[in-house]
Amino acid sequence: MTELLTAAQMRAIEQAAIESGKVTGLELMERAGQGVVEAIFEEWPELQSGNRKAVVLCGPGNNGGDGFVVARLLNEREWEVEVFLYGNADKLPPDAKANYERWVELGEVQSIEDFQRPLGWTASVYVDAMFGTGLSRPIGDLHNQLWEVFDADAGLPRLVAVDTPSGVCSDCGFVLREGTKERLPAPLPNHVFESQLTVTFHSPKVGHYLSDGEASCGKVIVKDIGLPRDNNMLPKEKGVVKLASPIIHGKRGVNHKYAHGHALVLSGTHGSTGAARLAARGALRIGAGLVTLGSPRSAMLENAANLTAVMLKQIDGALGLTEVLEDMRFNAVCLGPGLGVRADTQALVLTVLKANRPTVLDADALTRFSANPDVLFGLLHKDCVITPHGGEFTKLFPDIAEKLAAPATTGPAYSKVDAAREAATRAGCVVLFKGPDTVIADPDGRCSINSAQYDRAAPWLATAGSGDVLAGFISGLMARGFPPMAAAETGAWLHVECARKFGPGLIAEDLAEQLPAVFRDLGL
Ligand SMILES: NC(=O)C1=CN([C@@H]2O[C@H](COP(=O)(O)OP(=O)(O)OC[C@H]3O[C@@H](n4cnc5c(N)ncnc54)[C@H](O)[C@@H]3O)[C@@H](O)[C@H]2O)[C@@H](O)CC1
Ligand SMILES: Nc1ncnc2c1ncn2[C@@H]1O[C@H](COP(=O)(O)OP(=O)(O)O)[C@@H](O)[C@H]1O
Ligand SMILES: [K+]
Repeated sequence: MTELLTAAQMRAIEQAAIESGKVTGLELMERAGQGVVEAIFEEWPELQSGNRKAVVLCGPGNNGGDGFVVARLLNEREWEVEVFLYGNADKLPPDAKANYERWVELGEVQSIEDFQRPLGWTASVYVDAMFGTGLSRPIGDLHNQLWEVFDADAGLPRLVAVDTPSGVCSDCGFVLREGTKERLPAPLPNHVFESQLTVTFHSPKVGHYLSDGEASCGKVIVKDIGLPRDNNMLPKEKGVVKLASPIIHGKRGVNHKYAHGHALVLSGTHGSTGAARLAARGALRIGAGLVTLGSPRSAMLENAANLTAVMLKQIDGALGLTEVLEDMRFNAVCLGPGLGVRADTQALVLTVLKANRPTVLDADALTRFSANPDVLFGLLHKDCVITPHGGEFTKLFPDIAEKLAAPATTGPAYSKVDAAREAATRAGCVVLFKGPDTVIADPDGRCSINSAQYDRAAPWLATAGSGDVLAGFISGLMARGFPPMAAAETGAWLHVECARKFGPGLIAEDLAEQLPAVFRDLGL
């Protein structure tokens, strides 16, 4: 499982390694520079021959230090290298200064102000080593200058970011900016300052996978620089964020259908039943032994006409639900998709939560509590998963959403990970905060990102009803006995795999139908 680090965690690992005497900062910087050069030639083997010219932009900290190493190593390969420095060489930190001094024996260092838009790209590769994990404030004018130079209109050059694209906060993935009311997306229209490759060290950083990280990074390559993989060195207050991966096994052991659980999905009223059926089919395909759709009387006919393997049971209101839940074989409940936001939705949610069953709440089951989220938080328990998209999240956690939407002016800035973690603590259950960068947080501190980005991009998931299927996946896994966090991570991961398996043209109905092929690929 891939661990994603914050700037503070990375610094702690680096410092502990240096203090242990096993490695020096200078050695780490040399390996970082070597890693960048290796990655460049691995990514673009054609650069082994042809135009051997590079431009390296160095900043005032150790990210700049990595840049001087890159310049020297390319020079050793007989490349012509132009180096530009942002800031004052006398103020460079010691390791960066040492590498600056090694470079000035080989070549010139010009001021960044002299780095202008070339007439056509004269170099084969441009290296952005201005700011990395130490970015603490917006880079303002410099950003504007670079955006002009690396304007998409000029055709994109091979631009390689060292550790992070400069200006992007490595914890939250947003570009730090001053004076804007909202966080702006990184690439403003017609002002694309977009790396093609980002080479980071030891582990990817959280910001590479959040918000605009993907748009700015292009592709992330991780290079080992010999740091120990010992998490005891990490600050203890927050756990490490991971990239979600599936924790799934086939149907093993006892083969009776009840051994794999019985999920109950509640349907909306007449005319609003499709969402719950999508969820129910998802729960069945993901392996729940049985799935029953609980339908109000008004929708029985409509549901019956559209169901086969999923069973149907009439459930009218909270009273009807209480009776049904006396059957303890219903070991996971999903409600929200298409349920409506009337008062009886609130009564159904409260009934389910009081029954203390593994429960997934989505869509209307969340929206219904916009005016009184504390009532919901008072009843949610550790066997629940809530799955808000951005709008639902804002309604339930308005203060947290406001912090996330506020301008990211100082680094490290408040991130979607921070928001999901805060929400999970408040709700007292697993929160799955949707998006291409879905963040899943457990109140016990565990947190993961299910990334539908880079080589897992799944833009076709942005289609009506796909969230309903996800709620069904998670409840089906909970019926199979998966704990809430594992069910949420695995469900979200499989959801993206299904979308990728189907590809363009995907609609919500297709998602669950890809599960057999995805399971086969996993060897289940
Ligand atoms: N942490 C590690 O283990 C390693 C770090 N290395 C490199 O070191 C980088 C981190 O170095 P630093 O902590 O020195 O930080 P950076 O080099 O990212 O930049 C921070 C420097 O810029 C200043 N600064 C921050 N925002 C600014 C702004 N908007 N305008 C002007 N100045 C600003 C800071 O005061 C500081 O001097 C990493 O990204 C990586 O590239 C590598 O050398 C290898 C190992
Ligand atoms: N651009 C995207 N790339 C990948 N996944 C996405 C994208 N947009 C949305 N999704 C995913 O699609 C699902 C949409 O859910 P939701 O917003 O609840 O839709 P609905 O209510 O129509 O079912 C979520 O799992 C979300 O993470
Ligand atoms: K950089």
